Amino acid sequence: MAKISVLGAGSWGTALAWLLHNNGHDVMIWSVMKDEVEALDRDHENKKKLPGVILPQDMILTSDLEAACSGQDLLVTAVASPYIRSTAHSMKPYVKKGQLIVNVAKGIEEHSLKTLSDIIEEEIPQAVVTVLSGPSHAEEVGKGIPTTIVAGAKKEEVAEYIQELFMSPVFRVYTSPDVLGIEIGAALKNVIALAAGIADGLGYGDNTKAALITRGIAEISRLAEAMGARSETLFGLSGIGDLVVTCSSRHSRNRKAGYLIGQGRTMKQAMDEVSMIVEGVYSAKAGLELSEKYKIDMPITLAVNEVLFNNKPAAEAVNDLMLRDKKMEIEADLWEK
Ligand SMILES: NC(=O)C1=CN([C@@H]2O[C@H](COP(=O)(O)OP(=O)(O)OC[C@H]3O[C@@H](n4cnc5c(N)ncnc54)[C@H](O)[C@@H]3O)[C@@H](O)[C@H]2O)C=CC1
Ligand SMILES: O=C(CO)COP(=O)(O)O
Repeated sequence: MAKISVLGAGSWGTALAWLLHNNGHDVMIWSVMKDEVEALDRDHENKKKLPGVILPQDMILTSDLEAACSGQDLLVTAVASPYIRSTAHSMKPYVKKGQLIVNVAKGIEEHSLKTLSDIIEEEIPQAVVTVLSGPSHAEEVGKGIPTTIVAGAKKEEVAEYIQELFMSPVFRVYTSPDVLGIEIGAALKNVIALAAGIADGLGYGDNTKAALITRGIAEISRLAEAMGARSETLFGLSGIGDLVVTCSSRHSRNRKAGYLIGQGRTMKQAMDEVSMIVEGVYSAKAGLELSEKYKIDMPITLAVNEVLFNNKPAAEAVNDLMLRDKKMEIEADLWEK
């Protein structure tokens, strides 16, 4: 049994706390939001964000960060990505040397273009930072529906320790040394999911969805490879796996926000209506900045940025994507001469 604190009490933090408790660990949940902690303490259920998943009566819920960070075997960062830096900054004084942290949030910081594990390492240099990501909606994990995910760490034994802590008969964890690839796939699939939602909202069909998924993973993997990640990672759980689930699931916040935009809502209206974090809105700008920095063509990411931030009508963005210059699907020169 390990002592684990989950930092962030949104739908994902709640589902992971439930899973880790079921695995026999001693789990505490921390949130900066006092009302969130009070509601969890009262109801032992996150009625707002993950109804139906009942937390044990003896689970400690706290807004005391020192209590949450001290003496634990593992800290799980599950706050929305825009708050990862401020949360890590606040954690620093309470984190011991060599403390293991697993980040489960998905995003890339605008302007600095840092991954979330880079940010945590920068803010808490004494910690050992790992990631856990893949196609894993909280609503399904919280019902014990079979799910697979990948634990990324620089050292194999560290990844194996994370695997051991989270693995259960319904939660299968793979290991990988490609932390960068895992994080790029996790963050940028949300941008493509917005596009898939927009296409659904416009009334387009399965052909369009398949095109966005296939060409979406092509542009994400081009970028990830240019940044030094392994292309296999983008064709794995934290790439195509997460992209498929996010583009097609009724649970997806990013797809739903895109759907509402496709139906004519503004970005702000869509985000308010979803009422949980829509990470793709934050990662879209970072994705575009990365594509410019590494000189990688990312037409879907560009189109999403134009719809979100430049008021381009969604139907016009799709039309422009369809009318781009003619291209080959693969670059290999295999033509018969
Ligand atoms: N919901 C899901 O199925 C999954 C979510 N994720 C990722 O996990 C992260 C969290 O997602 P959700 O739990 O769905 O989001 P959510 O919107 O349900 O909850 C976000 C949580 O962030 C915390 N938070 C909000 N403002 C904060 C602040 N100023 N400072 C510190 N903490 C603050 C709160 O505890 C809040 O409940 C995101 O990066 C998401 O992409 C990853 C896999 C699955
Ligand atoms: O990353 C997630 C599932 O793996 C959750 O994000 P969405 O809710 O946008 O799908």
